[in-house]
Formats: sequence, C-alpha cells, structure tokens
Amino acid sequence: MTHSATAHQRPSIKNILSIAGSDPSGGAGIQADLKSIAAAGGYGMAVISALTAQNTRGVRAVHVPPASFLTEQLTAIAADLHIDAIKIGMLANAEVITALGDWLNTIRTPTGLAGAMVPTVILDPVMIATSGDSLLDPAADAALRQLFTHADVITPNIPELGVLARGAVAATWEQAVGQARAVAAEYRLLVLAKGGHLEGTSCRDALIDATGVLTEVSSPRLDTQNTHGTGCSLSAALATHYARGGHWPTALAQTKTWLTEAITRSDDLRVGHGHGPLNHLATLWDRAPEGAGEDPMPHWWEEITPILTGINQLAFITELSAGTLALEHFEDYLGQDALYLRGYASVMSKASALAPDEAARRFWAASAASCLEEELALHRGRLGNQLPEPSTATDAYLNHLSSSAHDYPVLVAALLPCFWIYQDVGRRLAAANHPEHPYADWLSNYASEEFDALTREAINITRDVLHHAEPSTRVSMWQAFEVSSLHELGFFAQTGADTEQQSDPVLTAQKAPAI
Ligand SMILES: Nc1ncnc2c1ncn2[C@@H]1O[C@H](COP(=O)(O)OP(=O)(O)OP(=O)(O)O)[C@@H](O)[C@H]1O
Ligand SMILES: Cc1ncc(CO)c(N)n1
Repeated sequence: MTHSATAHQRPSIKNILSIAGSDPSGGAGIQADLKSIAAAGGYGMAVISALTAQNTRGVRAVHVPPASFLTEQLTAIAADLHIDAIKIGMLANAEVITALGDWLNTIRTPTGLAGAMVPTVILDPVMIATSGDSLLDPAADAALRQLFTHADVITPNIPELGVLARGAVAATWEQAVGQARAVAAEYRLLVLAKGGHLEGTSCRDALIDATGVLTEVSSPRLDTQNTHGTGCSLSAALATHYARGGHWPTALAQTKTWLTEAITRSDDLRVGHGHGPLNHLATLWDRAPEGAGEDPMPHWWEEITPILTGINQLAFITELSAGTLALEHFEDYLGQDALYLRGYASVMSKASALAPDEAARRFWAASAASCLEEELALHRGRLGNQLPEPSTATDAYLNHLSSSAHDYPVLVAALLPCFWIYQDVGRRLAAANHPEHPYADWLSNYASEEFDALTREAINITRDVLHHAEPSTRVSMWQAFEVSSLHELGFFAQTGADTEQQSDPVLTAQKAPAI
C-alpha cells in the first residue's frame, strides 16, 4: 500500500522516533525525548544509540552498544511501524553515525529535504552535555557532517554551531545568525540557532536558511540552573509539532511556548543537586486539574496561540484581508469550505443526537441548520452548484471530526475551533473590510453578532461538559480541540496563496495536518 493510499486510515496520533542516548537521571536523551513527544501530543518510539551513566551533575561513563545492534533496532521498527518524524540526538562515534546513515539511506533520498511522504528528520548535533562533558568522539566530526545530508533541520547550541561553522564561539545573536546562515548554505538545510548559551535578558531561537531568518521566537531568560536536557527536549518537541501541523513557524512557536513553561515549572520537581531537568508534563497536568473551580477555557485559548499566529501569518489571510488575494485562490478556498461545511453540519447533527440535555440538543441542531442554509447559500452565490473534489486538508479535518463523534465530550471539543477560530479570524478580516473591498460580502458575513452568540454558547457547552468529565476525558477533549485547531491551520494554508509562493519548500505546509 502506498503512503497516500493509507492517508485516511492513518492513526490520529503521529509516530515520532527518537534515536538518542539514554540518561538514567531522566532529564536528557531518550528519556527527555519521550516525555517531550508525549507533551507535544505524539506517540514516542526510542532507539538507544548509547548508554550514559550520568546524573544532574555530570556524565561518569558512556557505553556504546555495537553499531550493528543500532541497525537491528531501526530495522525492527521500520518493518512494522509507520514513522512520521525522526529526532536524532547523541550518536557517540563514527561507527554509530555511519550505521544510522546507511539505514536512513534506505528510507529517504539524500536530498536534504523531506518530501511529503518520508519522515522529517531533526538532528540535534549533541557534542557536549550541559555539565561540559563530551558526548561525541572528536574523530566523528566528518561522519556527522556527512549525516547532515539526511536532515531537514539541525539544532546546534552556540558552541556546537561554532564548531560546525569552523569559527569561534559566537558572542552575540547576530554572529550566531551569521554562522547559522553559512552552515545552512553549506549543508542545504534549516538551522535552528538557539540563544540559550548567550547572555542577555532574553533567549532567542530562530530557524535560519541560507538567505536568513525564516522565523524567530523569544522568551525571557529564566533564572534557573534547571537546564539539563533543554536542547534534547526542544528538538523532540519540534519534530512532533511539525509532524502534527506541517508548518515550521507554528511548530517552533508551539515548542517555545511549551519549553518556557516547562523550564519555569522545573522548580516543582526535586531531581538531583546539579542542573535539574525540566517539568516536561506540567502543562498537560494543568489541563486535567483535580479540582474544578477554575475556568479552563482561557487556558485552552492561550495554548493554541501559536496556531493562531500561524494562521494570521498565512498569505491567504493577509492577502484576503488586504483584498489582493487572487480570485482563483479564493475560489479554491470557497469550494473546499462548502464541502467542509456540509460535513461539519452533519457532524453537528450527530452532536445534537448525542447531547444529554434539551438546550444542547437544540443548539447543535440549530447550528447545523444555520451552517447549511446561510453559509452554503453564500458559497453557492459565488460558486454555483459546482463543487470540487475534497482536498487532503478537507478530508483530514472531516475525518478527525467524524472519528471524534464516538464520544459526546470529545466531539464537542473537536467542533469548538471552527466556531472560536473562525470568530477570531473573522473579526480581524471584518475590521479590514470596506465597501470597495473585492470580497466585501464575504468579509461582512465573517463577523456578526449572531455568530458571536453561537460561539459563546459553544464555549459554554464545552466548559460545562469539561466540568463534569473524568480527568482522562478532559485530556482527550483538549487533544481533540488542539487537533481541530491544527486542521484549521491546514485548511487555511491549503490554497495556492501559500503552497505556490513559498521560496523554500520546507517551510510550506506540504500536506494538510493529516492527523
Ligand atoms: N535560562 C533559560 N531561560 C529560558 N530559556 C532557556 C534558558 N536556557 C536555555 N533556554 C532555551 O532552551 C532551549 C535550548 O537551548 P540551549 O542553547 O541551552 O540548548 P543546548 O545547550 O543544546 O541544551 P542542553 O542543555 O540540552 O545541552 C532554547 O530554546 C533556549 O532558548
Ligand atoms: C544521553 C544524553 N543526550 C544528550 C545530552 C545533552 O544534554 C545528555 N546530557 N545526555
């Protein structure tokens, strides 16, 4: 079966493989990766390249199993499991690197760019631990550079970036960006420059290609010594978020928001006496609080901020707002939207059938009816009765909604982003409207008091269901909400406005988040 043929049956959770060293203290390496992948909403797999004997104070010994056993582990996984993304960490020596390169050769072409159907590879060129101990045989430098042909992104820290750029350790962010550009040009990949090792009040990270900064994030520099495994955690979470959403700027923003919170909350843990680990799962635990006093909905909204930022930065949205969007792209969108709304209305009817009380039953039935009548009328006005074939993005979103319909609480959460995000995007678009705007009728429909009231009600229903749900159901509800939000991004990103104009194919949401 080809990969595309399985698109509809793919599991809703992405499979992320970490190939890294073991840190028995649990803060870095494989252990950090599995926690980070779980926190980012992925299924984690782990192939161990080396065993370290280390704690939060330092590395005492390293044991490297035969490289042939690394190959055994990799082939066992690939023979049975679908791999959506790979994060590579500590590799210890040239033999291990060569074995990994040989295996990667069998699963991807060495172009440096992942196509839509091969796993994305994020390589963290681990050379030195936070404690200062060496984790890579210095003689392995050439083999590591050779391995870069298989990577989409590398994530060196400042000292590692200096080694890769064959220069001095950068003392300023500008120098780090310059080195990252040179490395990106030499190896034809994206470099995530990380500001953790610089001084100053903020910690900046940026994805950089040969032409410069593609996207940048920043956080306050936190006053803590709990930074053991930050680099491992960052690269594993980034791999997961990219596998889920297919959009680098959003994936980086999601990762940074989470990482900053995990460092902030590291003081909740009492692990070791040196550089302590992050609190990887703090935000996940917050989402399913024991008590029910606090309103969780603002927290949900805050958590999807990076996704909203990704949507607002799409060419489709900025051009639609400015009125410069090509009619052809707008019509592509309308056709898919009409198909989507038809499916969405049918899933809302299911919510009406499943709803436990009269008010909710009426709300979902009325929303389904208004969705069919008003919104399809608007589409037909522009499109006639000609509807296109559903795109991958449309199919993927509707499949997610249908697969959420087994359980009312999960379904309610999955349906909410189409109200809430649509309202948010709509307000912004309506503010840009004027009588001469080429899409004035469409934009005016986006923001209405009636739709605001429906959105408020959908939020209230979700809050109420959440309030009465078991902790495990609350987690499933959050996940369904987040996945739908990613599908909103994939849906807006699917037109030619964003898929044709990207200068670098890696930045494009190549596929809908087929989750
Ligand atoms: N004190 C801090 N406050 C906030 N963010 C930080 C801090 N230190 C590091 N970070 C962030 O952590 C991430 C990892 O950066 P860093 O440069 O420390 O990587 P690293 O050296 O590879 O990590 P490791 O500690 O695993 O070796 C980056 O997003 C960086 O901005
Ligand atoms: C196993 C392992 N990988 C990576 C690092 C870097 O933090 C570490 N300390 N240990």
